[in-house]
Amino acid sequence: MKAGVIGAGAWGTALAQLLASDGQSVALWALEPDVIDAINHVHENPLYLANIPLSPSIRATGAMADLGSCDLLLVVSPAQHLRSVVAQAPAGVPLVLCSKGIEAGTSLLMSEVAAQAQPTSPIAVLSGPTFAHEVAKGLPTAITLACEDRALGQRLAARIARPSFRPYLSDDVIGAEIGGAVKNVLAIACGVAEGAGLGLNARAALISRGFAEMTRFGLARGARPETLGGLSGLGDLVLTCSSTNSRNFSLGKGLGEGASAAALLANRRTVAEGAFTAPVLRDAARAAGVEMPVVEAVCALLADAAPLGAVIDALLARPLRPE
Ligand SMILES: NC(=O)C1=CN([C@@H]2O[C@H](COP(=O)(O)OP(=O)(O)OC[C@H]3O[C@@H](n4cnc5c(N)ncnc54)[C@H](O)[C@@H]3O)[C@@H](O)[C@H]2O)C=CC1
Ligand SMILES: O=C(CO)COP(=O)(O)O
Repeated sequence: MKAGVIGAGAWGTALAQLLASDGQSVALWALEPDVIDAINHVHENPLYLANIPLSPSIRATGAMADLGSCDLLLVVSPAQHLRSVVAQAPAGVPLVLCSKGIEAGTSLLMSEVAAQAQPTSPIAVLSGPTFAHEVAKGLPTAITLACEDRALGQRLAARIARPSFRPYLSDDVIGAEIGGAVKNVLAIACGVAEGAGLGLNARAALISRGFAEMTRFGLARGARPETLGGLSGLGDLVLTCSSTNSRNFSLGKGLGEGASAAALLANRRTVAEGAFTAPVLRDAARAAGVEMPVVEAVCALLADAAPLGAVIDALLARPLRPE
């Protein structure tokens, strides 16, 4: 059977390459005609995953109908476009959601959006510490595969696992999604600390206090603590908060160096999901009575609503409290 991947950005292309690494056919739906052309004729995706030779068994297409013969579909569009692409996908085929974010306007997680857009399709979530370039090069990677249907989860894990790519099964779909969505916002905060020269102590503080925020929010939404402390939560938080390979960290670094959010976000081709998730997450947390001061600080900077120094001072001046 053939696997399908919806979305040919960096992560969708890397996942197509992973699935094709044993020679199986992969259908890859892409939005841009020049991406389709480059993948099919030059076996490269210079727009989103430059300098990675792609397997000739990946066939790119702009027609969703070409995914009709696939027995699983990996959905890898940006979170804010997931609803529209899933609505166009063939119905009834298991959907493995790989996007990280919360939908603006509805505050829904990706599994909730997909369930509305394709009510007959079984759903799983694939999320963890996975820079696309490293997976595309076959470097060792572990990831959470969350699915409420244990038997389906096991079948999907067997389809997706490769010698250097290890899915760990979970049935906590919400927990896996919350980790991936929240860590992107926290990575912006760590980038700010880097750009503003606040030091490594500040980064470690942001990672651990940010993880406390992720845990408070996750538990309020029904996530399990062990999921938040696993690959899709703490694992991805540590990866994304440590490297300019992260688009979210890089965005934060620019903010920390004094650039305006508007200037940094203008004309971006690649997606920094944390910028879209942050205000939705802040509003959802406020509505649930969950305190997320680091997320609030990131929102203030993204809205260009307060000077950097004032945002940092406000975080440091919060009342002392038990850990
Ligand atoms: N890049 C990475 O290392 C990883 C990314 N992810 C997640 O995967 C998702 C996709 O990210 P990337 O592949 O990195 O994207 P990217 O930033 O490399 O590329 C942007 C993508 O957005 C698509 N796009 C733009 N406008 C669109 C529209 N109107 N409708 C549908 N698609 C549209 C483009 O076709 C392209 O596929 C995100 O949620 C991201 O958080 C998850 C794990 C790793
Ligand atoms: O999610 C990622 C790694 O797990 C990629 O992070 P960025 O989107 O910040 O580049």
